[in-house]
Amino acid sequence: MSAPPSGDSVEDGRGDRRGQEEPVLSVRNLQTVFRTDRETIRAVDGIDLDLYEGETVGLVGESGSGKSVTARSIMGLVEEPGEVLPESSIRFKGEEITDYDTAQYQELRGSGIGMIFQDPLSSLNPVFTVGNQIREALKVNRGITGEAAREEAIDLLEAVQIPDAARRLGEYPHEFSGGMRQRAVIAMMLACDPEVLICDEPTTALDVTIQAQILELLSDLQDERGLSILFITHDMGVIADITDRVNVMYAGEIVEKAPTEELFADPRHPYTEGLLEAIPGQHADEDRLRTIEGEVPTPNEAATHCRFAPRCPKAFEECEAVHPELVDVDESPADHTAACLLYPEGMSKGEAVAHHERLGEAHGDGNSRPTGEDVAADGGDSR
Ligand SMILES: Nc1ncnc2c1ncn2[C@@H]1O[C@H](COP(=O)(O)OP(=O)(O)OP(=O)(O)O)[C@@H](O)[C@H]1O
Ligand code: NI
Repeated sequence: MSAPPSGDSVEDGRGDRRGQEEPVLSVRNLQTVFRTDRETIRAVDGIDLDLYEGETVGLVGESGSGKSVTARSIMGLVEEPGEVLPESSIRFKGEEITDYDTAQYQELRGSGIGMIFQDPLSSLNPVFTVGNQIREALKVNRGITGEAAREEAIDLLEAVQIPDAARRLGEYPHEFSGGMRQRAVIAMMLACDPEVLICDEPTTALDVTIQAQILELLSDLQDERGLSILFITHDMGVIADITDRVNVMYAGEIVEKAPTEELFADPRHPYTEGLLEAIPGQHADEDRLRTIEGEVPTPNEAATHCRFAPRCPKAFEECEAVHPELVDVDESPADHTAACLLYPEGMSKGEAVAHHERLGEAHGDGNSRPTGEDVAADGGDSR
């Protein structure tokens, strides 16, 4: 969760983990669809993600790109008419979880993977006190009851820096401010002692100062507890502040992956370039916020082309006809990939297009996509 300017993601050896260490969370070819009478929406269309112990990985993209569906797929929270397709693989500490039943998912959410949403009230019950809810989480997930639970609950509120913890345990969620509510949710999540934390826009509804405090808190907790964090946001500024690596998502696909510092210094996908251009304050001389024109399309058919092409300032004819695969952007470094026909750099346009076509055929593009092993073998995930 270290800030990129003082970043230690490469120097401390995190950049060399590929092949040496198993990710705590590993997603391969995740496909989550919503079937309606009229169409099948491929909300998540074959993505790969790795999260290693103690790191913060960002998932960023505009509204509707599929970030929350990705999180809900991992947590086993996709509801009708949604479905995680059977080709998908999600492994937590090496174990496949996509075939878990309801009870197994409940246990996973109660101990292995915690999740924080944008609206803290969705995680809190209005009719019970905050202390009551934390004690319940301690009882159900860790078997702690009575005075021990009360003491642990106080410790947890103190850990999330809620002042006057003993007294506030007796208050109801509506008596907490927005920022304090999100802290209470974090405390409740910590009661489950998770290894992975998925944060879906946890600070979007908060004002800037409170947002910074919550991000700081998450960073501290990560250091203290060795948490691995998947952080979802549409805010590139937040990504810069807290992530070690970034995945950029567009219309159900991941279009660029890189260490955070590198992504900001040298973005390669035109979509990422557009997102960075749109950060407020990038263009002090302009009084209007730059955004990428147009909207994220609903991915309701197989990707046989680049879904960003209609909005892309660099699009050329083939972009409408060939599906770009994630490829290394250049020879070095190996952990920066983009799904764009402009890459790999060093190939002519024609060579690059042919390269993507070949990879697409190998992946059986358009219908089934690769299995985890295939993806790992050709560097589908960028570590
Ligand atoms: N219950 C549903 N039924 C049908 N389609 C859905 C459903 N939930 C999500 N989708 C589809 O999945 C797409 C991705 O949604 P998702 O919530 O993951 O986007 P997001 O990236 O989290 O956006 P935001 O930044 O607005 O939260 C939506 O545009 C929609 O087409
Ligand atoms: Ni979302």
